[in-house]
Amino acid sequence: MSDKQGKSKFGFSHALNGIGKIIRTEQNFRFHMIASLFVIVAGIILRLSAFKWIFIVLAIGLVLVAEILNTVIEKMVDYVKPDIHPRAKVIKDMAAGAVLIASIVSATVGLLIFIPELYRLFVGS
Ligand SMILES: Nc1ncnc2c1ncn2[C@@H]1O[C@H](COP(=O)(O)OP(=O)(O)OP(=O)(O)O)[C@@H](O)[C@H]1O
Repeated sequence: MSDKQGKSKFGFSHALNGIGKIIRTEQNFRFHMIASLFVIVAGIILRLSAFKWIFIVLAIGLVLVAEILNTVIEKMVDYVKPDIHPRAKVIKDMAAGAVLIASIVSATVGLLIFIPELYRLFVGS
């Protein structure tokens, strides 16, 4: 009972602890965060419309969530099966595949939004 109360009361801080731990320990996640920051700054400079921001925010969220879930799966596999095993490899490869797809989708969204914006800026509409 006290566990449940603790969870509902401090669930948010547990989540922030988890995100903090991932930022400190996962280089890939830090890379995605920095890339996201560049995209946000570029979007502000280019004064993207609210409609385009929706896609940018969703694309950034997709990659960050995929990266977190990939890390969680890696950690779980290492915890349950610390030794080398073909099944561990398949599970980790699948999780990495999810990040790859999320990254490709996100990069495509970014290109579809930023290429016309840059064209408009340098070449004119
Ligand atoms: N226990 C294991 N058994 C077999 N193959 C593994 C095992 N652990 C990792 N691998 C292989 O090595 C690859 C990399 O796994 P690893 O856990 O090092 O993740 P990573 O991609 O380096 O991510 P990170 O840099 O976040 O640790 C996996 O995709 C898998 O092919």
